[in-house]
Amino acid sequence: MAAFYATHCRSYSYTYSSSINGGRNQRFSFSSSFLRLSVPAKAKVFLQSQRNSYQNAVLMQDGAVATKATTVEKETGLEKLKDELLSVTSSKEWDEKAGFDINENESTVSITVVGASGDLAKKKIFPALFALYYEDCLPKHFTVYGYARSKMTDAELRNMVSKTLTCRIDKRENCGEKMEQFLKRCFYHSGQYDSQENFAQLDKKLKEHEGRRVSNRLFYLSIPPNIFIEAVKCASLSASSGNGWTRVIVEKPFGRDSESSAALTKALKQYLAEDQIFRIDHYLGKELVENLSVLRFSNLIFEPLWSRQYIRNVQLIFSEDFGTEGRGGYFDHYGIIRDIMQNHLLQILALFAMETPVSLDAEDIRNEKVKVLRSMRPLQLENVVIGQYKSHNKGGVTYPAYTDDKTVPKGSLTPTFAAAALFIDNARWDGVPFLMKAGKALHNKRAEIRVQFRHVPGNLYNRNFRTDLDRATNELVIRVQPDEAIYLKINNKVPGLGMRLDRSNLNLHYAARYSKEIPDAYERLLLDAIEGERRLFIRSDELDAAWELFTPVLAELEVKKIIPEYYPYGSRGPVGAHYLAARYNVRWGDLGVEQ
Ligand SMILES: NC(=O)C1=CN([C@@H]2O[C@H](COP(=O)(O)OP(=O)(O)OC[C@H]3O[C@@H](n4cnc5c(N)ncnc54)[C@H](OP(=O)(O)O)[C@@H]3O)[C@@H](O)[C@H]2O)C=CC1
Ligand SMILES: O=C1O[C@H](COP(=O)(O)O)[C@@H](O)[C@H](O)[C@H]1O
Repeated sequence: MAAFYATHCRSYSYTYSSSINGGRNQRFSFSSSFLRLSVPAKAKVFLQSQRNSYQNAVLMQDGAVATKATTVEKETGLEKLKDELLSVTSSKEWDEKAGFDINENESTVSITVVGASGDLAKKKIFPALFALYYEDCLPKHFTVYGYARSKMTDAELRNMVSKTLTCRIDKRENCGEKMEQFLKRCFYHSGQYDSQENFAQLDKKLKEHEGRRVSNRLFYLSIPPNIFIEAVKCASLSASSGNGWTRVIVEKPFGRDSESSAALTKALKQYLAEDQIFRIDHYLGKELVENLSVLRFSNLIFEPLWSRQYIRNVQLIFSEDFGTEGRGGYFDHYGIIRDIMQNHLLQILALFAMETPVSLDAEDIRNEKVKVLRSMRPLQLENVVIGQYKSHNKGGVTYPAYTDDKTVPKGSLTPTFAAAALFIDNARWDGVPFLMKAGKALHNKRAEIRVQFRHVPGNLYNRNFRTDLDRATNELVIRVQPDEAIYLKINNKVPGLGMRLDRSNLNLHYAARYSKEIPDAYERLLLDAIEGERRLFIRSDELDAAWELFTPVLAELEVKKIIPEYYPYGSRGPVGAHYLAARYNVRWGDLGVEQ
């Protein structure tokens, strides 16, 4: 039986079915995150699959929908629920059983952007919400609320938001009209982040919009980390949904080491269950990172090569051609290792290196990622190189040093560049260096994964490559941004009567292949959070494992006051990165003229 659960613009079509008879002729079908249960009373019930439980039962009968906020333990509670459902004959009866005072069998989603006056909200969150609205991906009934301390009216918020909505679809049909419609659904409430009273006022306003529908609420915490807990406490105690789900998206940083991260998790869990917490890592929402598993697990040619037998090294490279401009105060407390490596690059590494998951279910994927992280050696000081950008004069323009930023303490040793060699001590990856490189104020803006394959044994064409055999090995490049592409470097013969070899790219260049724009990572992630899809969010055990790898070296760098290697703004970064790579017989793939 094909289980199929469609919400708005997406459908879940990867399914697995199994029949459980139990003498009652019931059938269970599992989709990627929903359990569908058909009961003889012609009703269909969808249960949202969590790690150890099912939640939020949705009963569909004769086109009617009712939701029951419920938690059923997977191991023990299903039988009880089955008995309850068997006796349900109508959705009205379901409502009564669930204790709802709803007169419309519809639900609504209220999205509250906490910290609505801030940089991230303006730059990413509101534009992403608009793009989802434009694409008809938001539910029929939704409201967007901005919440922050700044005093603003609804009209002022709309005006602020409207300035950011040029985004990727500004040239499309009816864009202006759609913007107007979207803005009409945006509201603002001014309040303190630590005031239950202010959140209770928000709750009242949300209820006015929600009416008597089932209310689902999403809070996006787009605020500095020192106020996360207070805001979560107030939102949870004073503005949680009474009859639907309540979810909270939390932005990084999730602490600055194992201890502070564990404390944050513990504090969050005082007010929220783990499945209500959506820890965002926006790199997981990038198109080519999403495509990584498809590339690997749906193409026969890659998976057999995906191991120490054929792969010499893997490189994860992030570079930005601008400094910390405006964010120095935040950045100085964290540095590039915490800002980029411990989260974005490590998440990509885990996806790259994991074993085949049992299914595409969020928990199955996250289980495999955790296994990779737990198989890794904590990073050693000798395997790290750090750098910091210094002022540079080019073409009459003076580019500032990191410490020229007024929000950065004079003499700061915080790294703005780092290179690291990491190792996964499992059967698949034993001995393969995973090199990471991340830096600000470098010569270009780029994020990519480079997979360098081994030499061809007994290569008949050795002679043709002369001494530089490394250049002749295959390399697979997954360019996450900009100008998304996947290309494989191969050797081929130059056409003609002679035997001269050349290097060429088999190239999947997204802009050439697809005319449709690539959605921003925040669009995907927001939609996932609304739909309860957790695959691209970080589970707490993943986070713990990630911190364990970096905490010792971060402490050592700080205690020993290791001085970073200074590199000019706009350069390729410290030369130490090359020595580190050379120690493992690796050459960074992003250096040559031909890349
Ligand atoms: N900006 C970015 O590109 C990225 C940001 N992040 C993370 O997202 C979150 C939000 O980032 P961003 O928008 O840049 O943050 P901002 O510094 O812009 O802060 C957001 C809002 O929080 C309020 N605020 C700021 N400082 C304080 C304070 N000390 N005490 C109380 N309230 C304060 C302000 O609103 P008001 O005064 O109106 O209350 C501000 O508009 C942070 O956790 C950040 O680390 C993650 C990735 C990228
Ligand atoms: O999380 C962060 O990411 C941005 C880079 O994101 P991108 O999507 O523009 O590549 C980085 O600038 C910032 O320092 C960091 O906190």
